[in-house]
Amino acid sequence: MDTVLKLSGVHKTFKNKKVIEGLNMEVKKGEIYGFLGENGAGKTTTLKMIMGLLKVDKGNINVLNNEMNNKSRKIFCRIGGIIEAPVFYDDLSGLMNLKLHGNLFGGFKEEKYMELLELVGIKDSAKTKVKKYSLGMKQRLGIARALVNDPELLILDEPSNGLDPKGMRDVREILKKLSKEGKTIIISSHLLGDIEKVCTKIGIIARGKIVREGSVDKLLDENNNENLEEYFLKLIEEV
Ligand SMILES: Nc1ncnc2c1ncn2[C@@H]1O[C@H](COP(=O)(O)OP(=O)(O)OP(=O)(O)O)[C@@H](O)[C@H]1O
Repeated sequence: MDTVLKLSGVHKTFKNKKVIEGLNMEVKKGEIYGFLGENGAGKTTTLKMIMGLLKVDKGNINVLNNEMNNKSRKIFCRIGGIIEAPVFYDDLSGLMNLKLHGNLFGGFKEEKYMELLELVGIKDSAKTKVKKYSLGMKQRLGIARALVNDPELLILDEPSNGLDPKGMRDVREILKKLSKEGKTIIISSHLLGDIEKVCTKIGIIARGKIVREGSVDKLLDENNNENLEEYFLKLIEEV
């Protein structure tokens, strides 16, 4: 399997606070990678560095066979994502928000935006102003927006935030479909039951490093754990 993302010895410090200290991570094509860690462990910081939103202090990030540095702007067109809560133009419709984002990539036919809204289950509210959307609808719109440029690598920071159980299941089905189509997905979440149901691989970050990485089945089997939550809580106590 091709490697889509590789982080090698990545470091990031904010003022005097070392947040990421020699982080290594590898994600292969078509994987749905669950990125787990306690509050403040450095998940968002890492995802921002992968998306080119934050500079790496030391180490390398290779995305789709490109080294992430100041010269790698073209690579941003091949990545999509939601970092923290998605922000929209509230007085514009969901469809118009997608169009505005699509214009960054040269614009697409309206049909494409409508297909994305249908995929995430909010097609009927395409022309409704975003200020009338619920949190879950905004989250769905965020996923649609992240898919506008048909990215090969999709990065979702807490995508199930605000979703009800049906919404969470819908998102899982969408992610499985996208992964079957060959997209590679990284999800950070605290909803371990959700992660266990959808991810093919997980990486756990603690003390600025990945302390465990592997398939969910393998990690659970090796350690005789019932579920990911039990495994995660034990591991966090140990490290
Ligand atoms: N711009 C910044 N300046 C200073 N410190 C920051 C900055 N961004 C993040 N941090 C600190 O870096 C650490 C990691 O934050 P980060 O948001 O990456 O964690 P996280 O794993 O995503 O947490 P959560 O699960 O709560 O979202 C935290 O201690 C945070 O306070």
